[in-house]
Amino acid sequence: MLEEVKKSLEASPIVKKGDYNYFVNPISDGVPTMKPSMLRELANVVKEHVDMDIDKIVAIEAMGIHLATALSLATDIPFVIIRKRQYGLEGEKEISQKTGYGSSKLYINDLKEGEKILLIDDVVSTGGTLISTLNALKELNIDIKAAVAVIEKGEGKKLVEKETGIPIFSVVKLDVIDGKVVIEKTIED
Ligand SMILES: O=P(O)(O)OC[C@H]1O[C@H](OP(=O)(O)OP(=O)(O)O)[C@H](O)[C@@H]1O
Ligand code: HPA
Repeated sequence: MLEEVKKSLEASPIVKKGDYNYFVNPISDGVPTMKPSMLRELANVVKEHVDMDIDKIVAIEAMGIHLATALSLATDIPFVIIRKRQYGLEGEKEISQKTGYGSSKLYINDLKEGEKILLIDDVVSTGGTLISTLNALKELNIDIKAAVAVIEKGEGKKLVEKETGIPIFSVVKLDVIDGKVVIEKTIED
């Protein structure tokens, strides 16, 4: 299990975004091409390890979307996307998101107070995205049953947990060392 995921991550090209070492992988970028077997395996790992007694899966645009779709098809649980586009719908909540290489706005729609959710994204790195998103969901009184970042890069996950009080489930922990992805551990180790 997870052999395909590990191999794919270790083969990731690294590109510079300013000083930031950005790995490029099908899970986090859809580039190079994603194999259905790998996507299915990730959905199954999440389904097996995380409490799926939830009303909705919530994805963060863009690279949470394919993961939420796969998980939705594997569980029959509906999903909604926190978009980078503003709709101006009633109840829409704006979030400011900051990563290690950029910033943008995100918009929460169609989540109700007390709704039980699982939040999913591809990567937690500095933790900026998850901290602002989870805190905004808490302000809306959403019942966050689980938060998933499939890939944990560096030490940002601990910061998210400290700042939000919400445990983050990740499948693979990695870092970029000397221009290469090094896998530190997986959920199976
Ligand atoms: O922990 P952080 O440092 O915040 O990094 C993680 C975030 O960075 C990426 O998003 P990005 O804004 O690049 O958008 P994308 O999903 O559209 O590629 C990734 O999809 C996470 O949302
Ligand atoms: O290095 C990265 N690669 C892909 N997605 C990311 N999101 C945050 N950091 C990264």
